[in-house]
Amino acid sequence: MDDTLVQEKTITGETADEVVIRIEHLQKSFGDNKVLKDINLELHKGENIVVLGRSGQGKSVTIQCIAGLLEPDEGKLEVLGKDIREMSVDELRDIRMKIGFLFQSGALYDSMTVRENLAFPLTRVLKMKDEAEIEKRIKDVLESVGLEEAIDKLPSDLSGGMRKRVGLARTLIMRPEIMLYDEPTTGLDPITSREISELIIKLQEKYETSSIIITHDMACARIVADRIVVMNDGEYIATGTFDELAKSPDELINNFFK
Ligand SMILES: Nc1ncnc2c1ncn2[C@@H]1O[C@H](COP(=O)(O)OP(=O)(O)OP(=O)(O)O)[C@@H](O)[C@H]1O
Repeated sequence: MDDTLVQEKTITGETADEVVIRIEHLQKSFGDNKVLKDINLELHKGENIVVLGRSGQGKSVTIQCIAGLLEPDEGKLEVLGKDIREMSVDELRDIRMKIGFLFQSGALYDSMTVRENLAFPLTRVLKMKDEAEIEKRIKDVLESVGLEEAIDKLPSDLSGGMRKRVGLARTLIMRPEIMLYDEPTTGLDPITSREISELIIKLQEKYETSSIIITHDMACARIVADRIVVMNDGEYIATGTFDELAKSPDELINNFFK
Protein backbone atom coordinates (compact mmCIF):
# COMPACT_ATOMS: atom_id res chain seq x y z
CA MET A 1 0.00 0.00 0.00
CA ASP A 2 1.16 3.49 -0.83
CA ASP A 3 2.53 5.08 2.33
CA THR A 4 0.84 8.38 1.55
CA LEU A 5 -2.46 6.57 1.78
CA VAL A 6 -1.52 5.20 5.17
CA GLN A 7 -0.42 8.62 6.32
CA GLU A 8 -3.55 10.30 5.05
CA LYS A 9 -5.90 7.68 6.39
CA THR A 10 -7.45 9.31 9.38
CA ILE A 11 -5.95 8.51 12.76
CA THR A 12 -9.54 8.52 13.97
CA GLY A 13 -10.40 5.35 12.02
CA GLU A 14 -13.09 4.98 9.43
CA THR A 15 -16.09 3.30 10.96
CA ALA A 16 -19.21 4.94 12.30
CA ASP A 17 -19.28 2.61 15.33
CA GLU A 18 -19.66 3.87 18.88
CA VAL A 19 -16.59 5.80 20.01
CA VAL A 20 -15.46 4.95 23.55
CA ILE A 21 -12.40 7.23 23.62
CA ARG A 22 -12.04 10.43 21.61
CA ILE A 23 -8.83 12.43 21.88
CA GLU A 24 -8.39 15.76 20.10
CA HIS A 25 -5.29 17.92 20.11
CA LEU A 26 -4.11 16.54 23.45
CA GLN A 27 -1.03 18.22 24.91
CA LYS A 28 1.05 17.46 27.99
CA SER A 29 4.35 18.91 29.16
CA PHE A 30 6.56 18.32 32.17
CA GLY A 31 8.34 21.63 32.68
CA ASP A 32 10.15 22.34 29.41
CA ASN A 33 9.68 18.77 28.22
CA LYS A 34 6.76 18.91 25.77
CA VAL A 35 5.86 15.21 25.64
CA LEU A 36 2.43 15.20 23.97
CA LYS A 37 2.24 17.84 21.24
CA ASP A 38 -0.92 17.01 19.30
CA ILE A 39 -2.48 13.62 19.98
CA ASN A 40 -5.63 12.71 18.05
CA LEU A 41 -7.31 9.33 18.32
CA GLU A 42 -10.65 7.54 18.32
CA LEU A 43 -11.07 4.12 19.90
CA HIS A 44 -14.23 2.35 18.79
CA LYS A 45 -16.23 -0.13 20.84
CA GLY A 46 -14.71 -3.58 20.57
CA GLU A 47 -11.55 -2.30 18.88
CA ASN A 48 -7.97 -3.14 19.88
CA ILE A 49 -5.47 -0.40 19.09
CA VAL A 50 -1.75 -1.01 19.48
CA VAL A 51 0.52 2.01 19.99
CA LEU A 52 4.07 1.68 18.67
CA GLY A 53 6.85 4.18 19.23
CA ARG A 54 10.43 4.42 20.37
CA SER A 55 11.16 4.73 24.08
CA GLY A 56 10.35 8.03 25.74
CA GLN A 57 7.87 9.16 23.08
CA GLY A 58 4.98 9.59 25.51
CA LYS A 59 3.01 6.39 24.93
CA SER A 60 2.61 5.76 28.66
CA VAL A 61 1.88 9.42 29.36
CA THR A 62 -1.02 9.25 26.89
CA ILE A 63 -2.66 6.27 28.54
CA GLN A 64 -2.03 7.71 32.00
CA CYS A 65 -3.99 10.78 30.85
CA ILE A 66 -6.81 8.51 29.64
CA ALA A 67 -6.85 6.68 32.97
CA GLY A 68 -7.08 10.00 34.82
CA LEU A 69 -3.68 9.50 36.47
CA LEU A 70 -2.17 12.54 34.75
CA GLU A 71 -3.91 15.79 33.87
CA PRO A 72 -3.52 16.98 30.27
CA ASP A 73 -2.59 20.62 29.67
CA GLU A 74 -4.69 21.20 26.55
CA GLY A 75 -7.10 19.38 24.25
CA LYS A 76 -10.16 17.19 24.48
CA LEU A 77 -10.20 13.76 26.09
CA GLU A 78 -13.60 12.09 26.02
CA VAL A 79 -14.06 8.73 27.71
CA LEU A 80 -17.41 6.96 27.25
CA GLY A 81 -18.95 10.15 25.90
CA LYS A 82 -17.77 12.68 28.48
CA ASP A 83 -14.72 14.94 28.62
CA ILE A 84 -12.50 13.79 31.46
CA ARG A 85 -11.32 17.35 32.00
CA GLU A 86 -14.85 18.52 32.75
CA MET A 87 -15.76 15.71 35.16
CA SER A 88 -16.49 16.19 38.82
CA VAL A 89 -14.52 14.13 41.35
CA ASP A 90 -17.43 11.65 41.59
CA GLU A 91 -17.74 11.32 37.82
CA LEU A 92 -14.00 10.79 37.53
CA ARG A 93 -14.13 8.05 40.18
CA ASP A 94 -16.99 6.32 38.33
CA ILE A 95 -15.19 6.51 34.98
CA ARG A 96 -11.99 5.13 36.52
CA MET A 97 -13.92 2.04 37.56
CA LYS A 98 -14.82 1.46 33.92
CA ILE A 99 -11.18 1.59 32.87
CA GLY A 100 -8.91 -1.38 33.54
CA PHE A 101 -5.22 -0.48 33.60
CA LEU A 102 -2.71 -3.31 33.39
CA PHE A 103 0.73 -2.10 34.35
CA GLN A 104 3.94 -3.81 33.28
CA SER A 105 4.49 -5.28 36.75
CA GLY A 106 0.94 -6.52 37.19
CA ALA A 107 1.19 -4.89 40.64
CA LEU A 108 0.05 -7.81 42.81
CA TYR A 109 0.27 -7.70 46.59
CA ASP A 110 3.04 -10.16 47.48
CA SER A 111 1.74 -11.00 50.94
CA MET A 112 -1.77 -11.86 49.68
CA THR A 113 -2.90 -15.09 48.05
CA VAL A 114 -4.35 -14.97 44.56
CA ARG A 115 -7.87 -15.14 46.08
CA GLU A 116 -7.09 -12.20 48.39
CA ASN A 117 -5.53 -10.21 45.55
CA LEU A 118 -8.70 -10.69 43.50
CA ALA A 119 -11.08 -10.03 46.40
CA PHE A 120 -9.31 -6.78 47.28
CA PRO A 121 -10.72 -4.55 44.50
CA LEU A 122 -14.20 -6.06 44.98
CA THR A 123 -14.35 -5.33 48.70
CA ARG A 124 -12.31 -2.11 48.77
CA VAL A 125 -13.40 -0.41 45.56
CA LEU A 126 -16.80 -1.91 44.69
CA LYS A 127 -17.63 -2.33 48.42
CA MET A 128 -19.05 -5.80 47.76
CA LYS A 129 -20.01 -7.71 50.93
CA ASP A 130 -21.70 -10.88 49.68
CA GLU A 131 -18.97 -13.48 50.18
CA ALA A 132 -20.62 -16.05 47.92
CA GLU A 133 -20.84 -13.50 45.11
CA ILE A 134 -17.21 -12.45 45.66
CA GLU A 135 -16.06 -16.10 45.53
CA LYS A 136 -18.14 -16.66 42.37
CA ARG A 137 -16.57 -13.68 40.62
CA ILE A 138 -13.07 -14.78 41.65
CA LYS A 139 -13.61 -18.32 40.35
CA ASP A 140 -15.17 -17.08 37.13
CA VAL A 141 -12.31 -14.72 36.31
CA LEU A 142 -9.66 -17.30 37.28
CA GLU A 143 -11.31 -19.79 34.96
CA SER A 144 -11.20 -17.16 32.18
CA VAL A 145 -7.43 -16.82 32.57
CA GLY A 146 -6.94 -20.58 33.07
CA LEU A 147 -5.66 -20.40 36.64
CA GLU A 148 -8.31 -21.97 38.89
CA GLU A 149 -5.66 -24.11 40.61
CA ALA A 150 -3.65 -21.07 41.73
CA ILE A 151 -6.38 -19.61 43.95
CA ASP A 152 -4.56 -20.26 47.26
CA LYS A 153 -1.05 -19.53 46.05
CA LEU A 154 1.08 -16.48 46.75
CA PRO A 155 2.42 -14.43 43.79
CA SER A 156 5.95 -15.61 44.70
CA ASP A 157 4.85 -19.21 43.98
CA LEU A 158 3.84 -18.30 40.42
CA SER A 159 5.80 -17.98 37.18
CA GLY A 160 6.01 -14.60 35.37
CA GLY A 161 3.34 -15.69 32.89
CA MET A 162 1.02 -16.83 35.68
CA ARG A 163 1.51 -13.53 37.55
CA LYS A 164 0.54 -11.70 34.34
CA ARG A 165 -2.61 -13.81 34.15
CA VAL A 166 -3.50 -12.97 37.76
CA GLY A 167 -2.82 -9.29 37.00
CA LEU A 168 -5.19 -9.55 34.05
CA ALA A 169 -7.78 -11.31 36.21
CA ARG A 170 -7.51 -8.62 38.88
CA THR A 171 -8.15 -5.92 36.29
CA LEU A 172 -11.00 -7.80 34.62
CA ILE A 173 -12.78 -8.69 37.86
CA MET A 174 -13.91 -5.05 37.97
CA ARG A 175 -15.68 -5.64 34.61
CA PRO A 176 -14.11 -2.64 32.86
CA GLU A 177 -15.41 -1.38 29.51
CA ILE A 178 -11.99 -0.16 28.43
CA MET A 179 -8.64 -1.89 28.94
CA LEU A 180 -5.31 -0.07 28.86
CA TYR A 181 -2.24 -2.29 28.64
CA ASP A 182 1.26 -0.96 29.18
CA GLU A 183 3.65 -3.52 27.68
CA PRO A 184 1.70 -6.62 28.71
CA THR A 185 4.31 -9.12 27.48
CA THR A 186 7.53 -7.44 28.63
CA GLY A 187 9.90 -9.84 30.38
CA LEU A 188 8.16 -12.98 29.14
CA ASP A 189 9.67 -15.65 26.90
CA PRO A 190 8.25 -15.79 23.32
CA ILE A 191 5.94 -18.73 24.01
CA THR A 192 4.44 -17.25 27.18
CA SER A 193 4.24 -13.89 25.45
CA ARG A 194 2.21 -15.47 22.67
CA GLU A 195 -0.09 -17.15 25.21
CA ILE A 196 -0.71 -13.80 26.93
CA SER A 197 -1.38 -12.08 23.58
CA GLU A 198 -3.90 -14.77 22.66
CA LEU A 199 -5.46 -14.50 26.09
CA ILE A 200 -5.90 -10.73 25.61
CA ILE A 201 -7.97 -11.43 22.48
CA LYS A 202 -9.99 -14.19 24.13
CA LEU A 203 -10.77 -12.02 27.16
CA GLN A 204 -11.70 -9.07 25.01
CA GLU A 205 -14.31 -11.20 23.28
CA LYS A 206 -15.63 -12.63 26.54
CA TYR A 207 -15.79 -9.34 28.46
CA GLU A 208 -16.53 -7.15 25.39
CA THR A 209 -13.87 -4.59 26.19
CA SER A 210 -12.15 -2.07 23.93
CA SER A 211 -8.39 -1.75 24.35
CA ILE A 212 -5.32 0.39 23.87
CA ILE A 213 -2.15 -1.67 24.08
CA ILE A 214 1.36 -0.25 24.25
CA THR A 215 3.94 -2.77 23.18
CA HIS A 216 7.41 -3.16 21.71
CA ASP A 217 6.65 -6.82 21.08
CA MET A 218 5.78 -7.06 17.37
CA ALA A 219 4.56 -10.66 17.71
CA CYS A 220 2.08 -9.40 20.31
CA ALA A 221 1.11 -6.46 18.05
CA ARG A 222 0.43 -8.83 15.16
CA ILE A 223 -1.87 -10.98 17.30
CA VAL A 224 -3.81 -8.32 19.19
CA ALA A 225 -4.04 -5.26 16.90
CA ASP A 226 -7.10 -4.45 14.84
CA ARG A 227 -5.28 -1.23 14.12
CA ILE A 228 -1.84 0.16 14.91
CA VAL A 229 -0.90 3.78 15.51
CA VAL A 230 2.70 4.93 15.35
CA MET A 231 3.81 7.63 17.76
CA ASN A 232 6.70 9.95 17.06
CA ASP A 233 7.75 13.29 18.50
CA GLY A 234 4.57 13.82 20.50
CA GLU A 235 2.11 12.93 17.74
CA TYR A 236 0.47 9.89 16.16
CA ILE A 237 1.96 9.99 12.67
CA ALA A 238 0.37 6.98 10.96
CA THR A 239 -2.32 4.36 11.36
CA GLY A 240 -3.21 1.16 9.59
CA THR A 241 -3.39 -2.57 10.02
CA PHE A 242 -0.23 -4.52 10.83
CA ASP A 243 0.12 -5.61 7.19
CA GLU A 244 -0.46 -2.11 5.82
CA LEU A 245 2.13 -0.51 8.06
CA ALA A 246 4.62 -3.35 7.56
CA LYS A 247 4.70 -2.45 3.86
CA SER A 248 5.21 1.26 4.45
CA PRO A 249 8.18 2.72 2.55
CA ASP A 250 8.57 5.31 5.33
CA GLU A 251 11.70 4.17 7.18
CA LEU A 252 10.51 5.47 10.53
CA ILE A 253 7.41 3.26 10.33
CA ASN A 254 9.00 0.36 8.53
CA ASN A 255 11.80 0.03 11.12
CA PHE A 256 9.36 -1.36 13.69
CA PHE A 257 8.52 -4.28 11.42
CA LYS A 258 12.09 -5.41 10.62
N1 LIG B 1 5.40 11.94 35.92
C1 LIG B 1 6.34 12.43 35.11
N2 LIG B 1 7.03 13.53 35.45
C2 LIG B 1 7.98 14.05 34.62
N3 LIG B 1 8.28 13.53 33.41
C3 LIG B 1 7.62 12.45 33.02
C4 LIG B 1 6.61 11.84 33.84
N4 LIG B 1 6.11 10.76 33.18
C5 LIG B 1 6.79 10.71 32.01
N5 LIG B 1 7.67 11.71 31.91
C6 LIG B 1 8.55 11.97 30.74
O1 LIG B 1 7.74 11.90 29.57
C7 LIG B 1 8.48 11.32 28.50
C8 LIG B 1 7.69 10.18 27.90
O2 LIG B 1 7.60 9.11 28.82
P1 LIG B 1 6.73 7.81 28.55
O3 LIG B 1 6.94 6.90 29.72
O4 LIG B 1 5.32 8.15 28.21
O5 LIG B 1 7.44 7.20 27.26
P2 LIG B 1 7.10 5.87 26.48
O6 LIG B 1 6.88 6.24 25.06
O7 LIG B 1 5.98 5.15 27.15
O8 LIG B 1 8.46 5.08 26.63
P3 LIG B 1 8.79 3.52 26.87
O9 LIG B 1 8.51 2.84 25.58
O10 LIG B 1 10.23 3.53 27.22
O11 LIG B 1 7.92 3.04 28.00
C9 LIG B 1 9.83 10.92 29.07
O12 LIG B 1 10.75 11.96 28.73
C10 LIG B 1 9.60 10.89 30.56
O13 LIG B 1 10.77 11.21 31.27
